[in-house]
Amino acid sequence: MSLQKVGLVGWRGMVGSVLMQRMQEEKDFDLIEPVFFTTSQAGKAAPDFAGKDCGTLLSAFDIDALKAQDVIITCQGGDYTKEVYPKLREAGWNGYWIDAASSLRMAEDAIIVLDPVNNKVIEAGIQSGVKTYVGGNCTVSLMLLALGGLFEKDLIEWVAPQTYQAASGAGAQNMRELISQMGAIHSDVKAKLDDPATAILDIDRQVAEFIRSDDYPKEQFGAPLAGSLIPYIDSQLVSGQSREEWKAQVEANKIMGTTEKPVPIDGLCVRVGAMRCHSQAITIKLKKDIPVSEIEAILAAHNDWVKVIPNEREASMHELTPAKVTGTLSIPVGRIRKLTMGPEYISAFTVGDQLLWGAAEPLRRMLRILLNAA
Ligand SMILES: NC(=O)C1=CN([C@@H]2O[C@H](COP(=O)(O)OP(=O)(O)OC[C@H]3O[C@@H](n4cnc5c(N)ncnc54)[C@H](OP(=O)(O)O)[C@@H]3O)[C@@H](O)[C@H]2O)C=CC1
Ligand SMILES: N[C@@H](CC(=O)OP(=O)(O)O)C(=O)O
Repeated sequence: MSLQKVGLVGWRGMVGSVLMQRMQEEKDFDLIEPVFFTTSQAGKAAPDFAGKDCGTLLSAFDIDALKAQDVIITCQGGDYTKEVYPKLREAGWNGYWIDAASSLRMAEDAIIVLDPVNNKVIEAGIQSGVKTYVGGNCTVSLMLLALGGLFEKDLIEWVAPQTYQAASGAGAQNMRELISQMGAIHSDVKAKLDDPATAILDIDRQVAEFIRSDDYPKEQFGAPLAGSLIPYIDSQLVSGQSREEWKAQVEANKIMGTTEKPVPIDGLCVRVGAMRCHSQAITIKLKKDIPVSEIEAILAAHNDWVKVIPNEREASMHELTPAKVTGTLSIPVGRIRKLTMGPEYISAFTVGDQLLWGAAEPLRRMLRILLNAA
């Protein structure tokens, strides 16, 4: 079997652009015949990511054109997947579908891909003929990369992650709006800020009034983010969880292959004013009392991207932040210490780029796994 024709859908969106960049960096285009699709610009020239002429853009709704692909990677979104995927399968297409959207994640015949954690599940899936591979939710993938060592050794009784999620998770327009919010606050209060004699509480009052006013731009988020936060992500479920919170346990256990005896994973998901790095403050109940040094060694040994940051002020302030991690594949995990609740209770804090390991990178690596297996 040779896998050459790879259809790319959603390549110019935010996740897709990060995927293209990574594919260029890793020279993935040398190994494939890329075919670029679009939902809006069919007939225009295809992009030159591959360093070779890729002809024109094909319609991403053209089932016959899609059927000609050995692999399709889509970062176009859930609505596109819901519309096109069933038609393509019904039309008899038996190629590999690699998807960033959440729609197919919990489908029985789909595997959620995060190969540093579930390479065995993926390899077994390929052997048994699974053709649908979906990237996990960003917070889930980033948490599993950070805590992979403890999960792998079955040392975790339960996990409560409290997230600090970046604007990028809500989309490109939301990132723009966050910056606009920051700029608007500054512009509104600049005169007072520039005058060292202004009392800080006067500045604070004006900022608060502006954030609550109709002049503060919040069309995308629907509530203030810069100068505030939003303690709810995604839709409301009857369980009281937000959909983002629900994903943690179901997706993580599906990834790890532990759905029959799932590890409880639940906490609150919060949007904060970071650009594209999600952070998580995690409480872990271990199955037994293990020294912190041993926990650190187990975490550090799990994969090539996790980096244990010593639980020290300077290191935490500089190494364990969105500012440091953004645009990189690094997964720092720190603030590891025993909590006062008892020796089995530990804290951890982790940060990861939600567009790289949180979205594009697991898909790119899945393509490589398929190419290697072919
Ligand atoms: N944002 C995130 O953090 C994550 C997103 N995902 C999934 O990926 C999907 C895509 O997300 P995201 O990349 O943020 O979506 P974007 O809105 O950035 O891109 C989606 C599509 O919008 C179309 N588009 C229209 N105008 C523009 C423009 N000016 N610039 C770029 N694209 C444009 C493109 O399709 P076309 O070329 O066909 O017109 C593009 O593929 C999500 O729906 C979600 O399912 C998954 C994990 C994380
Ligand atoms: N919901 C995530 C981003 C995302 O796209 O998640 P999912 O791939 O599970 O739909 C966030 O807002 O940060």
